[in-house]
Amino acid sequence: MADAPRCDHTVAWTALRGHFEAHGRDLDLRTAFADDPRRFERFTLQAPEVFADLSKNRWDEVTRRLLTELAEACQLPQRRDRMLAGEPINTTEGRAVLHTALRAPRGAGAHSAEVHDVLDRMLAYADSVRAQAGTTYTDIVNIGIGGSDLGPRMAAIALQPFCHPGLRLHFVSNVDGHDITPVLQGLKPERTLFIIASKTFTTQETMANAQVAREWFVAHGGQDTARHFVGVTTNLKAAAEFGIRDTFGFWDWVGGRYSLWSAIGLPLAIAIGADPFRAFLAGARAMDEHFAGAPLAQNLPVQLGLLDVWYRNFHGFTSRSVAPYHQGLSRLPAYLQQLEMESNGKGVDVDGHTLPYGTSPVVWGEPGTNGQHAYFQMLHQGTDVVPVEFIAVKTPSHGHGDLHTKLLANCLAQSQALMLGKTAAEAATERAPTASPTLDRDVLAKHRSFPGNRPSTTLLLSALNPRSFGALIALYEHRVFTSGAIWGINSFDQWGVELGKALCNQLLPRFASGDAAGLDASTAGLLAMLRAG
Ligand SMILES: O=P(O)(O)OC[C@H]1O[C@](O)(CO)[C@@H](O)[C@@H]1O
Repeated sequence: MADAPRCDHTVAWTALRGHFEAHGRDLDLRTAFADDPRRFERFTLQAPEVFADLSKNRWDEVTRRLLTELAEACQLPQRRDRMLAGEPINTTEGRAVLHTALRAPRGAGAHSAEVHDVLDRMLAYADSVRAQAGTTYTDIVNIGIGGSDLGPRMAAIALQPFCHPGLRLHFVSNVDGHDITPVLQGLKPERTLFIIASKTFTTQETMANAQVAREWFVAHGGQDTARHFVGVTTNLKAAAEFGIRDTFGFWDWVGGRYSLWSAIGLPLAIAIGADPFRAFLAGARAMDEHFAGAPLAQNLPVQLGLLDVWYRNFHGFTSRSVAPYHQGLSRLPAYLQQLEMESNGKGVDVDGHTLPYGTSPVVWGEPGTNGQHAYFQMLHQGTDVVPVEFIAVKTPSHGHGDLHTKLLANCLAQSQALMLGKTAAEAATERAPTASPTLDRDVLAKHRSFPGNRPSTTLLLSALNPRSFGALIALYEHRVFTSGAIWGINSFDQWGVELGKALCNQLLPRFASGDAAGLDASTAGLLAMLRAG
């Protein structure tokens, strides 16, 4: 935005730098809680469907105030309003960014007629497929990649208790034949529906897998291709040329990684049905209204985005770990990797100036408690500080209350342990029966101590259902918008994926010809090895 200052040129940024040096770098969470019995109340926020405990983060009231001033100085509210108004803020692609229009009620906002026309048709189709479960259809195969895969795949796992029990859902994304082969092996053509999902309908991986699926269908006696293949795309012409009769469209103002709410959600709609899909959209809409209307200081996506800036640009933390304590959210970290890193993994601002500060952190994680038995060692005792985001769900959708209590206790224990740590003196008082008898007691205590003061956020949902899940995902979208707006970048293009695609297209014919002319020695050497008989 031409008249918005760059974040590091603002008074608030300078004040944050000073505050970080004076009080931020060394802020100790244990002391902060001891000094302020109301810290929990002060640093918790309730947004639609999502409660957030931000109190175990390495910030204080001054940090929060200065970050909020930074947001004002960087014109976050104006930038947000421009997005919501449909201005073409994705300048490098000349597009508006209007995924929020996909969850607006009928009659509200831009594009309502076309959005609700496709939504109604898609949901009617989804319900008709559900009505034919077990007769015409037993298996639904979504073929897509990136935003045309990660969202519906994640959502189908998250909302599994709401899914039709008579329909099996499969997702094929990788151009690696090891992905599609085992999926096809278990299928009958006359009982299978293939959804070819691609915003562009040109993506190499998806087109190649769609081709394989169609060949398999015909080779195995499939009769009615039109009934067994549907398309979801903005490129209706290409879908028709592929031979698809029924296509659900969407629009160039829906970014791939923001498209779960569009017809890209078709596999989810088939799985959960029309009314739950509408509840999913309504949950996201509630979060949109919160983002659009809540004051910045009480605005959860804004505060999370600002914390990301605080950690990335002042503390210098380069990654964030997401730990959902709900098996249904097992694919959330993978989904967030695209949402956050494809959106904010940029090195220039909207005007093309190289940025002198860091942008997207690395986002990674696994569901708790599995992560605890893998990489949590590093989170507790490693040399890098990694802020952790715990997501807990109060009420499970299974009947094993005892398991759920154990899960929740683990979740709370981990954020507690990260914060509290354990001194070497405390560790020295413990018995360590497995240690070598010759090992010095103080040395052992050092191995068994924890630095603590490691920050975390805990997000709490009452239950994981279509509405709360919609709100949670929309929360992440707006958080990414917030940090991207502060950094002054275009969060809605993805030029960084193009070079590899172009080079792949150049390399492909060389696998047949063996021509290595002009290649670097490493690529030429590897090509020769891969071609050798
Ligand atoms: O839906 P499409 O057009 O097949 O694209 C798939 C994915 O490829 C990308 O363009 C680049 O990886 C993503 O942004 C997108 O979600």
